[in-house]
Amino acid sequence: LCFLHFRKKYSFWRELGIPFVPAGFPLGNIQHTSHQMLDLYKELKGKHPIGGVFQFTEPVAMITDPEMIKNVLVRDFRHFYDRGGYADGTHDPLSGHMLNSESDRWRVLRHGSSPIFSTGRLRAFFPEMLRMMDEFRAFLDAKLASEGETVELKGMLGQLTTDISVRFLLGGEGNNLNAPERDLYQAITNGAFILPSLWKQFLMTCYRSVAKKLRLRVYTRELTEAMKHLVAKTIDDRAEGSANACRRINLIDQLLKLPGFEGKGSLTLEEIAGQVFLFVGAYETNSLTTFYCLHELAQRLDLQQRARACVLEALDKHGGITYEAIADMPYLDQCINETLRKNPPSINLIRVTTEDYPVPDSTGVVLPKGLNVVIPVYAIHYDAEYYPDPERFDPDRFAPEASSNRTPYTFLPFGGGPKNCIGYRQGKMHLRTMLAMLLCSYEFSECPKIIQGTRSEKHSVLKLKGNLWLRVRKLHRMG
Ligand code: HEM
Repeated sequence: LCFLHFRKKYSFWRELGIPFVPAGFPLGNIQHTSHQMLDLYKELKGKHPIGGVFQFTEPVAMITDPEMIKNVLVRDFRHFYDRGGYADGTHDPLSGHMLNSESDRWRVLRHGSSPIFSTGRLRAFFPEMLRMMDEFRAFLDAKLASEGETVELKGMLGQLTTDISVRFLLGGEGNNLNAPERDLYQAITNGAFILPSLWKQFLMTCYRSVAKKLRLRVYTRELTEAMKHLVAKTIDDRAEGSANACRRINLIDQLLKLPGFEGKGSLTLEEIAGQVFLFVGAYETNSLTTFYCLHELAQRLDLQQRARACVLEALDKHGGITYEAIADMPYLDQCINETLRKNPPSINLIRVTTEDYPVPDSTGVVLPKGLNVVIPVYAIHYDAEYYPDPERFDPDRFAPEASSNRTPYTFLPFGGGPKNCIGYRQGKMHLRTMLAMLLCSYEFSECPKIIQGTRSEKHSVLKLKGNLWLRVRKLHRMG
């Protein structure tokens, strides 16, 4: 019976008449490695807008055609409303965050968190961001003076972005470069987007009800308790009269205003902890992108000089580092985009069909409700049809004319449609500020000690194992 059951599952795509890559029991052919996704994409592209693959024994529709990507993300969004992530808010509260939330729950959380990223709030935070960057430069100067020019940058940038996230999202005042809570934030960034063990993934993907009965968890009890403690402490600190109160509206204030689910008056401490966990964890993407960009520019000093000249020109035009100057650095933006093309933190976008979906322009193919859908972002970013010589770092691919000539929906680092990255604008603004202030104070070059970090296989988004070093030379400060 088992044999027949799995044979039936693996014949799904054949029966639907969609080209597919055959898979073996029990792993299927999707794993979370970028190169594997690239191989599957190359095998399926051009045969049909959709190709069939398998995650373990579950069929997954891989979208290979940009027009079809637009349909999934935007035009027919109501058919692809969810991501189908595994969540068990009762026994594993951190898993109930927005990325895994479905239907109305997602809508309420998304709508409720959006004001945090308003233009007014980004502007109001800008002077604080500049202060933090000044502290960071002083920290880096001291390190250069005491330890020499070869610097392990990954860890330092990670601490900086965690610091920014805590201040921006929670209104905290600490300096994470030296803070006592450093271990907690380290645990959050390590724990965010972690993949459970293979057998748990198998049950969570293919036999959800069994996984729920077994009360399988993705996140440890210790991390859950630490997150709850952090949220409770932030709420207490903000209680009227508290000496530590910080008056800037923060993510927790916003979440406390939301109506609760399942008849409760407001969100529970666990539910708020889950959201805070996701938001703080998502911040690491900023430090990795900053590092990658500096790493690419360290190998091409001519491009680095051009990026620095663009920063200095904007500072000159706007009378120093202002919000307007940061928004007016086109070549720096091109460098950021090219970095995100080569290193998209999310190698795939995930959706699930929430209703039967008749595939447009196909001969009666209907994707059934509940089918997993993957958009292979990394593979598309390395498709030579859209990005010739894809391994080359070339920011001019994002010059205005080149961008407008490119096929739409082939650059997707922040996802797309109503479920795109909620931190998109703020992420971009913080990336520009960090890079602009670093480039006008330091020159970055390669050093023999550099270890090209390998991608962590334990996480579903880009995380690197190992230390990452660059040579940093202090310049006469220009901004
Ligand atoms: C370089 C920076 C970043 C990149 C490349 C990035 C990328 C992404 C991607 C690809 C998605 C999935 C979108 C989709 O499914 O269509 C996403 C979702 C999300 N991101 Fe980001 N992100 C970044 C920074 C941030 C930051 C700084 C935050 C928080 C402050 C954040 C919070 C979120 C949240 C909460 C979601 C879920 C949105 C939803 O379900 O509605 N991201 N991000």
